Amino acid sequence: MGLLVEGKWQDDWYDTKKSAGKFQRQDASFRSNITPSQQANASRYQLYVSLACPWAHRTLIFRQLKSLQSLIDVTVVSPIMLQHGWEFAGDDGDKEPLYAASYLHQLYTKAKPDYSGRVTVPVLWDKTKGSLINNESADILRIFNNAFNHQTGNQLDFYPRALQASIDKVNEWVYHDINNGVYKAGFATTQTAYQEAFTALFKALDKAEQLLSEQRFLTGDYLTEADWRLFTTLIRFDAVYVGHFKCNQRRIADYPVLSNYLRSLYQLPGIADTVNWSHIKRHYYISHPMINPTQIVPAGPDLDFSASHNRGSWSLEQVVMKAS
Ligand SMILES: N[C@@H](CCC(=O)N[C@@H](CS)C(=O)NCC(=O)O)C(=O)O
Repeated sequence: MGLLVEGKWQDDWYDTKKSAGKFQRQDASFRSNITPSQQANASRYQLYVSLACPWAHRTLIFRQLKSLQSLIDVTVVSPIMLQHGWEFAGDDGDKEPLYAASYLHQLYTKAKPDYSGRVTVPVLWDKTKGSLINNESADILRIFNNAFNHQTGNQLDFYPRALQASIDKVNEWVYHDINNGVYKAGFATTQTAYQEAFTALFKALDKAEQLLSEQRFLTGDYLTEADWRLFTTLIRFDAVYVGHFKCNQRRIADYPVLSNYLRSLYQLPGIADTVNWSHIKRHYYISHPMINPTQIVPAGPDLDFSASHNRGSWSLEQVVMKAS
């Protein structure tokens, strides 16, 4: 794991010394937008993901939900991320198709030769300009949600105007306490920092359990981006975060409502195909030797997300608002 400093790669683990052992996530740096009014051609973009990464996973799910599979090509990095950061080819990662790059950091310096910062997935790349459009999954979801509707005819709206205020509100606590919360617990280097993240995480999971016992989705009757943002953390939780990140007060399997909800989302068409257990487990257990020095990947637990659930039967068209 490392980062770029003025365009030069340095192999450095996260520095938690200045923050009392707390893991502090850096903001993404490439934040350009693509809007419906640009009538952009989706085929011009390439999406780089790790199948292990919950943030990248959101974008793959939106590519699926928004019928962009045949328009936006995906390149999958190798699951194992060590001294060179994310790599292409090897350990069943794809070859980098545009520039035959070996490492993701080479794309960052191609886009910005003096870039300083972390080299993260997902990356949305403009093949025509040879530039990095956006490396913030939250933005890429919004781009996929509406920028290419004219090409796909897919009008499903996961961030509808009427629900934006409640989606933003849910995203706020889900992001800080759950999505990033598991990382704050797992990457903490003091007991106090770990305990703080752990307490907030399970309080937020209890809140989600309660909320979803009263309504079908996080913001009510409609399925929105807020649900998908929670999904990618929940799906990894029992296999990885409970053990590797020490988030072990309860498993998702111990939350009846959250487990049924998770299965109901997993079973929607195309979603199971976006979940790759081999990449997920190998990435975390092998890529963080300071947490798991033996790099042994646990064989369990047995999980079956295709088992039946009690959240009712509905199709996407019935529970997702349409863009007007
Ligand atoms: N804010 C970013 C975070 C992405 C992120 O942190 N991705 C992780 C993988 S799960 C990564 O690439 N980490 C490499 C690093 O921090 O050096 C987003 O949501 O897109």
